[in-house]
Amino acid sequence: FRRDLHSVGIIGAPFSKGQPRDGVQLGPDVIREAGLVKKLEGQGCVVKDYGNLIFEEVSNDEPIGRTKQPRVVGLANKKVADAVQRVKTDGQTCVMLGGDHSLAVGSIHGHAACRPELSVVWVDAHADINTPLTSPTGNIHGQPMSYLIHELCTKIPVMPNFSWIKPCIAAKDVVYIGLRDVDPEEHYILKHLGIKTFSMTEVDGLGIAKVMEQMCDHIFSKIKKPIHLSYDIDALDPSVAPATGTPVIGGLTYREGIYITEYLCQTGLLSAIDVVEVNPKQAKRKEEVHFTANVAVDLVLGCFGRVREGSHPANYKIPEP
Ligand SMILES: O=C(O)[C@H]1NCCC[C@H]1CCC[B-](O)(O)O
Ligand SMILES: [Mn+2]
Ligand SMILES: [Mn+2]
Ligand SMILES: [Mn+2]
Repeated sequence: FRRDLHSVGIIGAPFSKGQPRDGVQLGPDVIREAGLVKKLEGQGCVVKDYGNLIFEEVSNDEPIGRTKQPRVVGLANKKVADAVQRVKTDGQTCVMLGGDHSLAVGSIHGHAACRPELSVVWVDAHADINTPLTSPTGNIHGQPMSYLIHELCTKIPVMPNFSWIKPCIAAKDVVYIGLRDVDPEEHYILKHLGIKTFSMTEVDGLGIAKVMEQMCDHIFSKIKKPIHLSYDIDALDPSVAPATGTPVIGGLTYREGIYITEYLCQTGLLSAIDVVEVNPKQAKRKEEVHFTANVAVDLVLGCFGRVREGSHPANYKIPEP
């Protein structure tokens, strides 16, 4: 039983303006209510919960072209970037609880500021790699990767409150798992940049174990870099994570979702994790909210050493009469 002491810093990011559905700002607190901190401590982690970031409103945040809420999203991500950087500077593995997936801009940017050589594992039904000019909806939660990848920087227009963002990830260091709803423009970008993807077709064809092996071969092809895991809860099948804003059938099973976290944990390279898009208001019943929140907690526990075979304290002895 490896009781390698994980030191965890939790940041709550109650933010929803990267997309139109109310409720995702409640994600951090419903995940906490499902017992995240206690359960992490129960498996030997040292946890510091930095609480929820406070995001100020921005009035008259009119769309720029089709891009919606640019100013408040840019401002929020600067806060997230600073907070993640602080947690990494404190030497902890960072867990950012969303909130919508636009928050990955700040999370990855802040992480890269401390760890310039990062690999990004994006677990999601969606690629979230539209540029502001390709996005069909203008919702920034469908665009975060476009602001971060070096090879796309010439395709990004100047936007207010986005000038602080410097591309910090190379396309070769990105890998996707769970794709099943990708815009044509995104598909072109993925192919054009040669980004490694494991869509649900590959998950079905290879099985999750082979996907994880091949994924690691790809991102560790040269040197072993710290991993940023950005986990959109909608990567999981809606039967497993119903309380989310853009559900797509045919998703990852609970077992596959957990296997991904167990596998990445044992690499010892997990450096920051996002868990985003839990939206309690998108559930039909209260039970669905608790179910989704509990699954989100289990994903984080898997990232920090929980394994399904169980575990025991190193010094355990069977009691004698
Ligand atoms: O760019 C978009 O708005 C759309 N593109 C195709 C998938 C659905 C949606 C983006 C969903 C963002 B996500 O992954 O954070 O839920
Ligand atoms: Mn997403
Ligand atoms: Mn998604
Ligand atoms: Mn979403």
